[in-house]
Amino acid sequence: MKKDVLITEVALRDGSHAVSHQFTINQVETIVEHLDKANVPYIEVAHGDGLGGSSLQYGRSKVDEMKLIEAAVAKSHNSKIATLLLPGIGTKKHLQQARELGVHMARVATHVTEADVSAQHINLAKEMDMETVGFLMMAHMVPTTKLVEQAKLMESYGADIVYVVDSAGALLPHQVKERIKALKEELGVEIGFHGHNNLSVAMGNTIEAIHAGASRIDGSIRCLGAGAGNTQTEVLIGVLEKLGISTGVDMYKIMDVAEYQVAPLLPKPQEITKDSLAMGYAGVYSSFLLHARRAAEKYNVDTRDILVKLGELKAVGGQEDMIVDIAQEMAKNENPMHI
Ligand SMILES: C[C@H](O)CC(=O)C(=O)O
Ligand SMILES: [Mn+2]
Repeated sequence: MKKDVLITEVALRDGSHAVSHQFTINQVETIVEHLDKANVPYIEVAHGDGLGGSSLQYGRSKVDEMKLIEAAVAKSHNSKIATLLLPGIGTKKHLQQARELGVHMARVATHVTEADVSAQHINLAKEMDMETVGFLMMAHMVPTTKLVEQAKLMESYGADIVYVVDSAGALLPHQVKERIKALKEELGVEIGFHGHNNLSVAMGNTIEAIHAGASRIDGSIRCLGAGAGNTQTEVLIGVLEKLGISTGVDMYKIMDVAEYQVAPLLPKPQEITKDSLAMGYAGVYSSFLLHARRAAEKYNVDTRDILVKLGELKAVGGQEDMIVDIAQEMAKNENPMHI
């Protein structure tokens, strides 16, 4: 069947943030089994911060991600398993291990101005004959010319696909359109889009991205992703069908996975709360949400104040320790006796 757009389901990686990295083997097996039956082309599995992310800094995984990957590979027959790696967090060894377990696609993620650090991992993934994605995070933070420059670097290292990643859910539809259009004009590889729904425009952004030429799209089923989650996969499948854009995904089956396998495991329904809205508004990395909430609770300050400050300071992934520093500082200023 001809597919106009290839979907990557990211709940078992991006959604790891939303469940504090507590996925179990059983959950992964069940979800992959059903996504596979629904014909989802790619399913991403890893710690929320990618391979090697399980740590004090990012949050410890309940189950070693390699075990989760192994379980996912065993249950997938139609779907291909993808994984994510941030150079500096994940190592070449992690990538080799994932490949040996049967991972088909490597997504190498960097901050939008740091594409140069992806060269070695993209090279390695290509050497291991993996389908390889360059994943440019926090794409709202730079003008389109800079994004194009960085995407070209990833293309030059051998990436088969380059993604515009709206990590903060801060981009608006016209901004997505401009970015994807420019990449499509300037690059020779496929272009992808990964959205977050913090401002309730992930679906609109995704449709703009597709109309501007993106052929690879990420979604998270039942919005199981960081912040307010990603473009909701099962809804996206319905919307694309109505637009006459084929994905090959079975709509009833994907709706059922959302309802019967994913919804029951959510700690609470994924929705746009005042905190996730503040993230989209202030342009803050969605993965920071639970870290900021914990710090706010500990130091008795408003999560939104922490998030807005992080936005002002232009904090990026890897600077999770700043969250506690900011909360501490705010608590001290509000109550000088607080230590
Ligand atoms: C490590 C991040 O969670 C990657 C991602 O999904 C994003 O930047 O968005
Ligand atoms: Mn994400």
